[in-house]
Amino acid sequence: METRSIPRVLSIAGTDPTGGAGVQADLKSIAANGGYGMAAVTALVAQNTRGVRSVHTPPASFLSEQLAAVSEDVEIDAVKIGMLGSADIIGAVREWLAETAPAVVVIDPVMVATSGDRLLEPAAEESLRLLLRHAHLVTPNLPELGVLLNEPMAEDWDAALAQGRSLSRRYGTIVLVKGGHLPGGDCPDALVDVHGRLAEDVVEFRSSRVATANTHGTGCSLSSAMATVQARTADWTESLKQVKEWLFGALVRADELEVGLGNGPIHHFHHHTPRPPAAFSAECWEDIAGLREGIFDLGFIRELGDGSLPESDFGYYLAQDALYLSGYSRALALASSLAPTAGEQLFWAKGARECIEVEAQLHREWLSDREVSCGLGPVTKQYVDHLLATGASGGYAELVAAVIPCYWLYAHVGGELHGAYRASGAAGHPYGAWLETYADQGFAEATRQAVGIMDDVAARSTEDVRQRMLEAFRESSRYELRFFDAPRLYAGGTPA
Ligand SMILES: Nc1ncnc2c1ncn2[C@@H]1O[C@H](COP(=O)(O)OP(=O)(O)OP(=O)(O)O)[C@@H](O)[C@H]1O
Ligand SMILES: Cc1ncc(CO)c(N)n1
Repeated sequence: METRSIPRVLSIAGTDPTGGAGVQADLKSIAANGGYGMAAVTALVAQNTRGVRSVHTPPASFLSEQLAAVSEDVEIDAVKIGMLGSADIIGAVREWLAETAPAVVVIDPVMVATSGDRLLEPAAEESLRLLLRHAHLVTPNLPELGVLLNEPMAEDWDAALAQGRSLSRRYGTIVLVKGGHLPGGDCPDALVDVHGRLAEDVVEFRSSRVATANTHGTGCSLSSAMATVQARTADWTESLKQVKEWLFGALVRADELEVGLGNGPIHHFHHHTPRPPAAFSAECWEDIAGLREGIFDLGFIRELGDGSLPESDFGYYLAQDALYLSGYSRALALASSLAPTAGEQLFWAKGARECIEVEAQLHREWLSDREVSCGLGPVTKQYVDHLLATGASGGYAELVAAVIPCYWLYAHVGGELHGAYRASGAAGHPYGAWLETYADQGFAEATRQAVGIMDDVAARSTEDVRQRMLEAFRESSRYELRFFDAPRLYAGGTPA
């Protein structure tokens, strides 16, 4: 397939006067992904972020005139097809597709809006199925996938992938199965093709689920972005990888737009507008949503919270924490030595000093009368090695991002455990005194400052460096989880 650096992409879809879905979203999405956007309107929809009021459909012959006007003049590199509404309109699109045979055809089989309103006449469902034969990629959400197959909606990801295979087999197309409608901390998406055009039958990409109500038009935006990037790369897997990253950013920053009273639009041009001060930390925090859930699912955290944690596990954790703090103090001292301003230099130096004080206090108050092995455990060693290596090879920005999860996740987990402990009445809890220490206001304030420094550093860094910061942050967060899980694996003295 020929590729083109600025693809000319035609959207055939309905309208949304609030600009979040339909043709308006498609044009933004195409431009945001580097294409030249065009649009032929299938239906005029009186809708906003709260729902659809009415639909006006011009005669199908008029859509044919719009399509002919474009294709008789402009070379079209990719087509995205969205809301069609009726069988007549579908017929007009089918005829035009058969005649023009565009190189990239993505069909988003729109049936129901995010608000729940119908956007396709039930009588037109069969015509829509027939249209799928003209598509290279179909992007149904889970309810639409079920309807297209005449089956109930898939209730989990495996069932959704199985339906994706069926649809791919039945209509000869590649299917993008979207997990946006599933419960859980992840938003998985997968390209599914049973005809061998991908490296594997199922190519999956996961992102964490962004905590936002502003998801109006994600499906429209995703499909038009896929059409655009595919015309540039001729590689569906690469396209989904790029598009998913862009879409994640658009969701993370959707709340900045403040459009509408209902489910607002996503921020298509997030990468072209200055980041607000806390945007980077918000992105990091969203990125580790799954890890955060994973921490609260750990036996260690549940048992520490309800008091059923074996004493030997608690002792192992404390002893490793003391060893960790000694290494962490060195990482903070390194941050201090690399810091570009006196304020940041002082902040990290103070943190480095406090770690050593807390370590001494752990030994004095908690470890002096406990029988615990004091060898450096494997997770403790790897975590500290990761911090020091990041500082040595990556530089200040990455080191700052790497040291933040220790502050932030500890304050977060501690706050949750402490809150639950207080709420339970707390009498006779074996680790009550320990949980009380979590409520330290000074530590919460230091965490806010540390996160603020990370945001400042991110704001003055290039996108490349920010990406490496995010990776360092993610890696440290993984170690935080493994640190809490280490007593289960190693407290019995099992070698690494
Ligand atoms: N909260 C979220 N966080 C991260 N990704 C999301 C979120 N919601 C949806 N997505 C992603 O957005 C894309 C669209 O997914 P979804 O399954 O919601 O489609 P849709 O129902 O067609 O969208 P629409 O809201 O336009 O009707 C998918 O890539 C999905 O993974
Ligand atoms: C025009 C149009 N197409 C698609 C959707 C689905 O979000 C919508 N709400 N409006």
